[in-house]
Amino acid sequence: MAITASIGFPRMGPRRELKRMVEQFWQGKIGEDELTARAAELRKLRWQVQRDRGVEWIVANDFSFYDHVLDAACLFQVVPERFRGLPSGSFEQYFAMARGSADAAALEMTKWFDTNYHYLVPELEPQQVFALGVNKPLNEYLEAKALGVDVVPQLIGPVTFLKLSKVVGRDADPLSLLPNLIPAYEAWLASLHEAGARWVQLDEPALVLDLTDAERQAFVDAYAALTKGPRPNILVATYFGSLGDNLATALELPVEGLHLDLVRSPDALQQVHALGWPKGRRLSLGVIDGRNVWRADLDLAFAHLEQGVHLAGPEHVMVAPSCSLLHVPWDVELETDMDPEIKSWLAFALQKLDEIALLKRALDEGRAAVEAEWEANRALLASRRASARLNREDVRGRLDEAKGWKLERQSPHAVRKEKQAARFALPLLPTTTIGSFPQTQAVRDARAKWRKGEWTTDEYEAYLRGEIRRWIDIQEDIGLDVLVHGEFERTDMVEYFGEMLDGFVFTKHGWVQSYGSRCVKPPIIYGDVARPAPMTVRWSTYAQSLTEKPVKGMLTGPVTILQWSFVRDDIPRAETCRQIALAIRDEVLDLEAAGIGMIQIDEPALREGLPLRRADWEAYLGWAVECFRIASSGVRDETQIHTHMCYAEFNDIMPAIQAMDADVISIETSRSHMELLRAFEHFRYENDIGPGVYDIHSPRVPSVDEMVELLRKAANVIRPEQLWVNPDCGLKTRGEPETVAALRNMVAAARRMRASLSQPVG
Ligand SMILES: CN1c2c(nc(N)[nH]c2=O)NC[C@@H]1CNc1ccc(C(=O)N[C@@H](CCC(=O)N[C@@H](CCC(=O)N[C@@H](CCC(=O)O)C(=O)O)C(=O)O)C(=O)O)cc1
Ligand SMILES: N[C@@H](CCS)C(=O)O
Ligand SMILES: [Zn+2]
Repeated sequence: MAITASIGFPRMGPRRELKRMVEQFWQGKIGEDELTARAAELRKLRWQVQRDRGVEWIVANDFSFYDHVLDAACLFQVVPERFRGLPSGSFEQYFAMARGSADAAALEMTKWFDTNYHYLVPELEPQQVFALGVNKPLNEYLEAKALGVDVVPQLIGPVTFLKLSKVVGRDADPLSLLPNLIPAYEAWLASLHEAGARWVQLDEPALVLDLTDAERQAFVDAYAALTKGPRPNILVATYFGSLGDNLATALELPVEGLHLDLVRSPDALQQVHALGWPKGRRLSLGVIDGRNVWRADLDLAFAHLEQGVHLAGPEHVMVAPSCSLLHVPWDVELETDMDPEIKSWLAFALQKLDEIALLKRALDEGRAAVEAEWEANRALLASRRASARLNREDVRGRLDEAKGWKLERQSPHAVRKEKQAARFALPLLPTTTIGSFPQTQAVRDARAKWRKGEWTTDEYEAYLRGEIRRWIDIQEDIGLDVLVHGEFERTDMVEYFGEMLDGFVFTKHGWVQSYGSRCVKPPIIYGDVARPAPMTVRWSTYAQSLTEKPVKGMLTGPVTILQWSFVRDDIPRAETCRQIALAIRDEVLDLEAAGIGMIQIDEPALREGLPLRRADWEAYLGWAVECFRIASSGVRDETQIHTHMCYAEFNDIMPAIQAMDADVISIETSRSHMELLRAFEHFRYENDIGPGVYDIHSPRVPSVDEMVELLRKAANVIRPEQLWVNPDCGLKTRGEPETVAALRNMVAAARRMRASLSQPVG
């Protein structure tokens, strides 16, 4: 009998219950007891929902108050010195590590593989000691057991944990700390064994990355050591790609099960077959896409399962999603207003569990037993493929035409820089922000009233204009050089454009966790993309009409719109991206024609979209840069194109960033104390650049001294005449007083730095 599995479930709950309780706790509206009780209720709901849908392998510890990598750090007492004064294992310490406190900066946050989920980077000391702390996975296991649900404790595996960590204060490989870490994992396994757990799931997605021989050896050593003592059975979960040259290592590990992502790696079972599947081991087959929202092709999934059964035997096969369902929304049935035809093509987490249960029945009882459901699935897939709503002649025609375009600005950057300097007359080290200002409760309430019909569109838009006016005044008062309108009209930088472009459908409840309590509602691209009308021009021109200073037009770039949407799986991603790029190009040209002199095209997801394997980079970067250039290259020399990226390791993609040829790029660097600028030591970047001088994820107001220090570091690798001064990212998540205070300090820091640069040396 095959086993149904979920390997990880969305955390937030159907109505984002987790977000609400955590934010209420932060605001002091509820205390620890209520937070703890409500969290237990939510965990119960999540387990029950999975059990009721027929899932047998349900995991514990996929719940987290903020992030599962932070949880693992806390489990092994990896607490940086600056937080040790806070009560060990307390909510206070935990949330301070996540969000920072008045006197301690938060842990660095970065992308979880190629997803839009962000984890906190554990900080290890060169001689880090690991010890088992509050045993959250064990506690959750016992909690489920008391509810009568048999769950599998899950945890990030030791090698992936170290690979995602950083050693502070020394350029050391975190994997060198493996011998220190293993005893703590052993103690953890022993604790679960003692409590009666039969299995654990150790997630090792690092196995899909390019690994060195030493890293592969680290897996071998780690699991040889881990499997010595008393312990539950171990299933190693890999996802987000193919194991490729790491497959032999994975098969060699002395564990009892392995999970493979067959959506991203459809050939995986042929490769396993070639090497031989170890007899008696459990094979978990990730056949349902955990990264997208389309109904599965059950015939395809079933073919994989049959192959899996052939390799491992029916009693050893698990039917599973490709990865944790963390990355998809909860339930498509909550979308009562969605176009019914498109809705019928979709499967969110709950529907994916149904698909898994159906596949199990087909395996166990034979396909004939589920004929009706099977035929219904085939019919839906066929209706989607044949739908006239997918393809548009006009869009395809424009794409063909664009193939002949040169995609170059009129002049090289040096020439443009002179023309733009004459047009804008900015000081050295110009100050600006990344685009958004606080999306306060008042802004959201205004939007909610308009959505509910309590406010007319005129009333809502008058409110937005009022906010823009207020913030233009604030920015002038602070003394910023280049202003923004504040993005108050946007729910989210991708969802907003998705709602205005053809070919997209959007949800009301399709929330996916992005980091901590913050969620996004990725739009769904189901057909060819086109722009029916200008999208941002009236907001930008209104803001520009209020000030003599330049106001940047603010757009989301094609790669980011693609990356942060659920995309169609019937045409290549690159093709959809080119369609979006043409739509953004039209918007850029309309902004320029309306007199907007600076236009920012944000591409924060460009780095995130980089394939996990280096061999695939060139092809991706080729079309990603091409799309940025489709969007940006049509303007005059005097129009200044900005771009912005956050959460990125830039070293790898410097040539691509240069090839984008934006006049100015702002990047996130402050959280890593400008470490990210190392890329610029080795690569001579020609255009202008604004390395972020303060972290926008923390409510902490950075001091002038701190920011001057960061600017000094930046000036060591970037020529002052190239340097801009800005925060790491947009300020939408911040409160107003701290934003104003931080920006005042930032402007003071820029002024002090300008003064010191103009002092004669010696
Ligand atoms: C830059 N980032 C982004 C990423 N991905 C995106 N798609 N967008 C991004 O900006 N990835 C990397 C980073 C991640 N950063 C963030 C930062 C902030 C958020 C965030 O604040 N998300 C909000 C949700 C935003 C939103 O859509 N708000 C709506 C209100 C929705 C709502 O709560 N409605 C109420 C009902 C209101 C009523 O009717 O009374 C409800 O549903 O209960 C809005 O502005 O109107 C968040 O709160 O999590 C995300 C990623
Ligand atoms: N312009 C956007 C970029 C976020 S990555 C903002 O400021 O929020
Ligand atoms: Zn950003």
